[in-house]
Amino acid sequence: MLLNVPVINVAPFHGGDPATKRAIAAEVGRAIHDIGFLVITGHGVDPGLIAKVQAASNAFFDLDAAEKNRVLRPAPDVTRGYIPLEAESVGRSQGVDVPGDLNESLMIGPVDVPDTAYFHGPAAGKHFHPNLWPENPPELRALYEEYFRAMGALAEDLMAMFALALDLEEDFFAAKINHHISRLRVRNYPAPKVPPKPGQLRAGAHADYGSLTILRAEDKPGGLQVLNRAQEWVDVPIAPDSYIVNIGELMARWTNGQWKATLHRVVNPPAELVAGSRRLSLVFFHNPNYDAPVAALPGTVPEGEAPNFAPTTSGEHLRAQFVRTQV
Ligand SMILES: O=C(O)CCC(=O)C(=O)O
Ligand SMILES: [Fe+2]
Repeated sequence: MLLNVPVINVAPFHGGDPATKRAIAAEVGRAIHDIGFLVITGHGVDPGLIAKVQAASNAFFDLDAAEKNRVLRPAPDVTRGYIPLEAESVGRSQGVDVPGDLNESLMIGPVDVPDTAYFHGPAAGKHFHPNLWPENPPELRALYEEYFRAMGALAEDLMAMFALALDLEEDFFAAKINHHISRLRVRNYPAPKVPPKPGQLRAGAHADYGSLTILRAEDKPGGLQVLNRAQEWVDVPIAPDSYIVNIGELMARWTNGQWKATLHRVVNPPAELVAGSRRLSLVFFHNPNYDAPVAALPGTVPEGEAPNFAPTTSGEHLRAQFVRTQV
């Protein structure tokens, strides 16, 4: 049983022969099964693009509050726009009353959305709500759009690895994620100016909601921790040019609970390291097509037993989660 988050080079999966692909998928599956998290290298995302997205994001968060508030999130169930410091508390999803998280964020949803009924009719709900773009910095929009596409492509690879790890056909998920309702949320954790309130964290303990999360984090004091199966909080390693990958509650439900969505949190920097502790995270939450059925996958329900969860859809599952974390 893995008690720490492993680092896995997934480069050989690309164009690999079936045995190579299965071997990598098995390693990925083991990490997800044991601890719900892994760190991947060899992901194929252009490091130059990542650096530009980070720079544009820092420029946005450096703007005055008044300017950032021009793209304020319009409503709790519209996952677009700017969310100020302490305006949300992800720890509340666990039913505990904790103060607002010490991060501010900017969030977008799908890009390149066709002008058809599937995307804009009543069944689509708010999953394809238009994005809210800040005027500054001017390059942010094109960079975020390109990055969103890159994350969608990487998520396809990861879902193919998941499929093989679950003994399904490699393309099992392909037609269920080709209109994914994912979100890119860029979080800025400022260097704290005052001590945190009792129980207040950079991000409270929570599990993610969706199929998988792809996180580009920075190696700064006050980072990400994961609760392992021994109930210990362990730091997630940051390898050069890597992504942190984890699953959310939708994938746990899809696997009938065989895979678990692990609790994680972002802790405060120690007082003596506050000066260099500003931290930026690019967080991509992947969710399948809103109409993708989410019922126990083949092979996940033991003979003679009933599934652990009622069937749902990706869209309904996500909608039900959004309003739980508002302060
Ligand atoms: O910033 C991080 O390291 C993690 C953020 C996170 O867990 C989330 O946005 O769900
Ligand atoms: Fe998270």
